[in-house]
Amino acid sequence: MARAEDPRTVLITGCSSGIGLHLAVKLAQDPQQRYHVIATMRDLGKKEKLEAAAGESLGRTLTVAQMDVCSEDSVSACLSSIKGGSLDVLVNNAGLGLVGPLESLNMTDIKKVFETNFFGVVQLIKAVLPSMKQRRRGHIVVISSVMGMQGIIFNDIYSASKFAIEGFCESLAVQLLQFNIFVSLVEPGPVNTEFEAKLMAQISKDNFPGTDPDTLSYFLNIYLPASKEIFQTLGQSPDDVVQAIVQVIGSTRPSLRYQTNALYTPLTALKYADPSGDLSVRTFYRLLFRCQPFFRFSLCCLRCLTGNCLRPRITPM
Ligand SMILES: NC(=O)C1=CN([C@@H]2O[C@H](COP(=O)(O)OP(=O)(O)OC[C@H]3O[C@@H](n4cnc5c(N)ncnc54)[C@H](OP(=O)(O)O)[C@@H]3O)[C@@H](O)[C@H]2O)C=CC1
Ligand SMILES: CC1=C(/C=C/C(C)=C/C=C/C(C)=C/C=O)C(C)(C)CCC1
Repeated sequence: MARAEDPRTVLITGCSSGIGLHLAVKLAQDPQQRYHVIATMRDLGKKEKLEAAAGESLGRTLTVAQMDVCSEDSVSACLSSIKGGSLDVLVNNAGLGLVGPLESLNMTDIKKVFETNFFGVVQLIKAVLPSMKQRRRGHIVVISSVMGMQGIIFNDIYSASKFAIEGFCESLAVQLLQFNIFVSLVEPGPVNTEFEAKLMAQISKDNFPGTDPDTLSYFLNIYLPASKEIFQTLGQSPDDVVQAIVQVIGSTRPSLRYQTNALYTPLTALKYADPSGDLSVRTFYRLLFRCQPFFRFSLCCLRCLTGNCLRPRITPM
């Protein structure tokens, strides 16, 4: 039987870089030592960065373990190696993006996004539920995205994978409350991690088969520069997001949804203002296809307002 003062065991997926890595270190270095962190990654060959950042917490409040969320064997081997077999908090962070005109994407890459961002999360939650239910305690945190609430042009598949996990969690949350298990979705906007560089690497290899010239030109000449600009001006650092997640984990009555970037709230608010969907679809259409000079001007203003004209961009860790 766990005592209230015992450190809570937190398992985090995808800790080789970005949000997962920063979160694992932050929790493991908690001044009140409230957490024991099991920081997992699919390729232990990448563990040096995490171990270096963990410093003295390594082996004390932080343990590194292998877990590929897409492999049932890997998930069950990792979970059965946990001392006492029980988790207090599960953070589903591992994920990947996919961007580009739909016609140019191949089904293997499309399925990989769902395998990771949706089925990977479902598999892990399914595996930890019996023990959490038996102990009548637990907190399941999922790193979703603003794109789990609002679709964004050329992110059709990624956004769909996050919508899927949002629907799954929203349904599950109700049933789990009677077991004192909370479900929380964290919804960041752009974050300066390796996520964007991985997307750019994927695009640079692509020759966009089957895409019409208008769409391709729009994607390459308007969307990509705008997206880059948005990451630079509105992008949060992983530490900003981690600060929000630490509060979510520390909460005694966690909510279902948390947006980490207030600048993105208007984006998701459009759909609530008009349930028909016309307001959001038409506003985006006008902004992106009918008012391009205004759109470019807004990005430019944003850059200056946020002081990014001079500031170098954050280097992902
Ligand atoms: N960065 C952003 O702008 C935003 C990110 N998010 C979400 O945040 C989460 C973390 O992303 P972020 O830190 O930014 O990006 P990173 O690319 O830095 O980190 C992603 C992590 O997921 C891991 N991963 C991918 N596939 C698997 C798998 N099958 N099993 C285990 N681990 C896997 C990666 O491991 P490996 O190194 O082996 O590839 C890596 O550790 C994702 O769910 C993402 O969708 C949400 C909103 C915005
Ligand atoms: C705000 C906005 C845009 C871009 C948003 C981007 C690029 C968001 C990225 C979010 C990420 C990376 C979430 C990860 O989960 C557009 C469509 C260019 C124009 C309309 C307003």
